[in-house]
Amino acid sequence: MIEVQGQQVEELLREAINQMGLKQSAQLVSITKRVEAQDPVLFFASAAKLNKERCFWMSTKDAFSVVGVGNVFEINANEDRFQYIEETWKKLIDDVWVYNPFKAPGTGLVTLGGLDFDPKKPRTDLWNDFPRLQFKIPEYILTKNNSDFYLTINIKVCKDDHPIQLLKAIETVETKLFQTAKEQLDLPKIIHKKMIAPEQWKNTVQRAKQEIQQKQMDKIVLAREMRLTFSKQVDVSQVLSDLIDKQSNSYIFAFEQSDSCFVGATPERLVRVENKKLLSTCLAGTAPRGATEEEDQRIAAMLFQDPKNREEHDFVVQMIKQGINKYCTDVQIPDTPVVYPLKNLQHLYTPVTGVLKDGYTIFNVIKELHPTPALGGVPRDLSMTFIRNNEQLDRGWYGAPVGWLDSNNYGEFAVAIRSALIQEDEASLFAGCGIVKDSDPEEEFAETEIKFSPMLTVLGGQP
Ligand SMILES: C=C(O[C@H]1C=CC=C(C(=O)O)[C@@H]1O)C(=O)O
Repeated sequence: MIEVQGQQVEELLREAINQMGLKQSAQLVSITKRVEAQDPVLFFASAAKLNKERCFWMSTKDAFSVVGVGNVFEINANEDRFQYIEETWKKLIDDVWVYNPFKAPGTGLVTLGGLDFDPKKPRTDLWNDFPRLQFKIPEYILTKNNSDFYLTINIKVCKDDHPIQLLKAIETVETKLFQTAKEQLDLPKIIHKKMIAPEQWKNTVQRAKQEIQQKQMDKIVLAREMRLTFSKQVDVSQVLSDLIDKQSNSYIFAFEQSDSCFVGATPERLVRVENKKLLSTCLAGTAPRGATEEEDQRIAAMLFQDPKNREEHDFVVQMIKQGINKYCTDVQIPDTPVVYPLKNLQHLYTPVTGVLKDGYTIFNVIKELHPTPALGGVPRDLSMTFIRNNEQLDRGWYGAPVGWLDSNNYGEFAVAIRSALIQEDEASLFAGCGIVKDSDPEEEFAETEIKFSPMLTVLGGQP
């Protein structure tokens, strides 16, 4: 095991500074060391005291998490967003001075971020704190990979910096980040709830059905927002902790920007890359969970056989298959889905695997797949136009890819559903569902109600 002690960090900093030579601009230095086991949520909670923006990612199935604190570099883009992030990231990897003998997923140079669902939709004030695309390289990153824990320190150094002083500043922050106890806070109470009138939303569903018939479309996904006001400020780390307890089979994420934090527990992986190995997921088609095991199994069997849900699911499978085939070899997709149980609902689920062809990256795949028909529709352009013009909602980052990637060719992105934008003592929750020609507006409304519940319950509401 390679241990990096304070003295060695100092030496590494000295080496990085020496290697700068006469370089006038600052040099980004990234140093990774193994650390003692630390609860990722506790690390996130401790970082609140530092007045630095935080981000959080956990894959509950994989015992994997990445928590970022502070922001040493950020990539923001509006136009040509995928090309821009890809080029900037590549350049950054070439420029950074890295010490990371572990090369474990999510260590070393790591960036975390997300983007708008629809860059063409005019923004409202709701998402003011969030750029249309933003990826950050945090100053401090805690990575948990099974039972291994790492801390990566990313710091900009100048040729006149002194390693001892830099080390002192780092150690002061580290002491604050590695705390042992978090105070338990009471949940705030919901004092006000606002949302689009149910009839108005159901009318939009009806219009979507007409559009599907008139334009010979297959599917349009429509969402709605629930705005909550609380008796006091919401503690995001408490929300994360509750989501981890309650939502298995999910990606728990949080992206903090100024006074806003976009948080969620999504079951929907968009793409994971481990070197050349690629995994994606088709997730669409929904039913509630049963109260007893018997009822649960009956509902699961109905979901599996239901033609409407199977069709909704198959649109996603066909599109992902087509998209992945462009960038991968050895693509494998089972012929039939399985039922994927979550706490409040169950979905139809089909896994996809492949091997990334040379010359392509995770960004090519994200650009190709987003939005899948699980969030947009079929055909993509027509459904996006309908959503843009008819959905009375600013989706912002909801329904779009959020995730992380590192310079060792690991990365994972999920679709940001089952999510909420928390803004001090207020929050907007989002939930949507796929509308097809046989959809019943009443049932679709009920489905969105259930899809609110993962976030609503951890925010003190009743499902
Ligand atoms: C749009 C959402 O879910 C999507 C993902 C899985 C199943 C879905 C469905 O059955 O409609 C949706 O396409 C949401 O939760 O807000």
